[in-house]
Formats: sequence, structure tokens, C-alpha cells
Amino acid sequence: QLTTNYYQKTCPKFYDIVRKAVTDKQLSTPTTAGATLRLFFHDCMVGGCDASVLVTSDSFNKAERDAAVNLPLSGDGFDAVARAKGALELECPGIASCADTLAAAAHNLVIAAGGPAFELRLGRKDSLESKATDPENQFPLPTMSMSEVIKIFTSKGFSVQEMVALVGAHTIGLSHCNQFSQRLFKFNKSSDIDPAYNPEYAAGLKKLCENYTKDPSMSAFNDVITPTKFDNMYYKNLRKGMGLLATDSAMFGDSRTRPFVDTYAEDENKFFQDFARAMEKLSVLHVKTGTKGEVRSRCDSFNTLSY
Ligand code: HEM
Ligand SMILES: [Ca+2]
Ligand SMILES: [Ca+2]
Repeated sequence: QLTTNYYQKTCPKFYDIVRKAVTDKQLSTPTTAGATLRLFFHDCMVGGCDASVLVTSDSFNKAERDAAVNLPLSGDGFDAVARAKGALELECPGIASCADTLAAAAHNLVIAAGGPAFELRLGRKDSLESKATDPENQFPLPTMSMSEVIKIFTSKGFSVQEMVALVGAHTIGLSHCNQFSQRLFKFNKSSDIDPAYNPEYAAGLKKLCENYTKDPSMSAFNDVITPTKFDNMYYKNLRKGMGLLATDSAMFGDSRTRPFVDTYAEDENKFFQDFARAMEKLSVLHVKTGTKGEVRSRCDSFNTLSY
């Protein structure tokens, strides 16, 4: 249903406008790429890629964005989409959906960071709903077992290999200390530190996160070696005990996922190929077309109140 040339007649500069807006923002705010890629993931996992995550709550509706799992999403991703949408509305008002704008923004920022292009199909409509309860049980959490994580990805149609490729997104971006602090302080009876960590790496993290309870904004790079470059360093790190989240370490620790970690650590081209294909699949999950959605004029609110 979606096509790569959807805006060819109605908004031929769609892609260039998005690219300009998000790369400008990325240059001034280097956290933009990670923030936007994660925002796209969080949109697509709940009701498909329909910009449901972008809507803000009001006094009548607590929106998806205010679900616990979405609260840490960085404002930079929302802002990148708002800027691109603002520029699009000037050029071709009422034409480009927020869902397409977010997809194109994520696509572009992956490429700008050195990653692969995935086939970007367009024509998504924006959701008519966004509820804070919708994300329940839809997301992998760092505290989950690998079986639970696999179950979530399988339920969305992804194989274990596709899941390992997608998590390679952790080659860029940040995680807050509270997402991995249990691995550093009082891990269990026999050790303060999770033995899956490389000891020097863990010591560095411990220092970095020393005051995280007082300053909840404290965060660490997901990939400590090349934090802003989209490459296969994430998988190389996993093999050295430098996976930040417990689920990152488990990708190497679990025999179901380790073979793919090894493959991607050794072959960046293969990672890029598989990541691109899995992103293509993620980007068309349950998309809404025709009258099942609308083209919002602002990404943070519905055109007409639907409740
Ligand atoms: C096992 C599966 C996954 C788990 C448990 C997981 C969990 C997390 C957590 C807890 C954070 C840190 C959030 C914060 O503290 O602000 C994070 C960051 C991030 N995740 Fe994942 N994630 C998973 C898979 C994915 C996938 C499939 C993608 C994209 C395709 C993705 C993209 C990102 C990005 C780009 C960041 C950095 C965000 C930023 O810099 O603002 N993650 N992830
Ligand atoms: Ca969604
Ligand atoms: Ca990297």
C-alpha cells in the first residue's frame, strides 16, 4: 500500500525538507539521531508507525507519550519531528503525515550517522488515538529475560536474527543510569557488580553514575567506543563485556542470540544489510492508510478531538 514516491506530485521536496530540518538539528544537538531512532521504534511497536507516540496529553486524555516506558524518550526526537513538520507545512500544507515525517527523520539520521539506508515507503496516516495504557506489555525492558524479549519481538513478526540486528541501533545514543544501575551497585550477595561486565568498564560506569539518585539525568553512551557513529561496534563491545544494559549483555550471553552477535561483530556489511531489512519491516508495521487515519496539522495533537 505504501510507495517510495508517494509525495512525488503533492510534495516533491518532502524528503529534502525533512533531511535539511533534521540534519540542521543534529549538527547543533548531537543527541538528536539516537533520540529520533528510539522514538520511531517506540512509535512502531504500539499500533504501528502512526505517530501515536507524538500526541501530548490533555485534561481529557492521558496519551501514550506519558506511559512509563515512554517517559525517558528524549525531547530532541520530538523536536526534530516538529521542526521537519513545520517546514513541510510551509511548503505543502496538510499533505505530509507525522508518521511519514518521523519515519523519514529516523531514516535520514541513521544515514547521517554512517548507517545504511533502508527502503523508505511513504503514505502512512496519523493515528486518531493515543492512550497511555496502549504501550503496556509491548516493549522489551532491560530487566527482562531473553525469553521474554524474544517473545515480544516474535509477537511483532521478527525473528531472533532480525531482533539482534535491530538492537544494533544501540550503536548510537544514551541510556540513563537508572536503566543499568542495578548491575553496578549491590548486584547480588556475592558481588556488587554484574560479572557479565568487563571490570574496567564497570568501574568507569560506577564512577559516572555515582550520583544518579540525586541527578536522574546522568547517562552513559550505549556504545562507549564510537557513540555517535552508526557501525557494528555495538557487537564488538558485547563480546568484550561492554554491553551497557542487562539485555545487551544477554545478547552475547544467550546461545540463541550469540551466533548473530558474532556474525555482526565480524561483518559490518552483513549487519548493515540485515539492519536495513529489519528496519524496513519495522517501518511498515500495521500502518494506517486511507480513512483509517488523518494527516495531522500538528504532530502533538489530533485535528479534531475524537473523544
Ligand atoms: C532488547 C530490546 C531493547 C531494549 C531492552 C531496549 C532498551 C533501551 C533502554 C532502556 C534505553 C535507554 C533509555 C533511556 O535511559 O533514556 C534504550 C536506548 C535506545 N534504544 Fe533501545 N532497547 C531495545 C531495542 C531497541 C531497538 C530495536 C531500537 C531501534 C531500532 C532501539 C533504539 C534505541 C536507541 C537509538 C537508544 C538511544 C536513545 C537516546 O539516545 O536518546 N532499541 N533502549
Ligand atoms: Ca504507534
Ligand atoms: Ca557506534
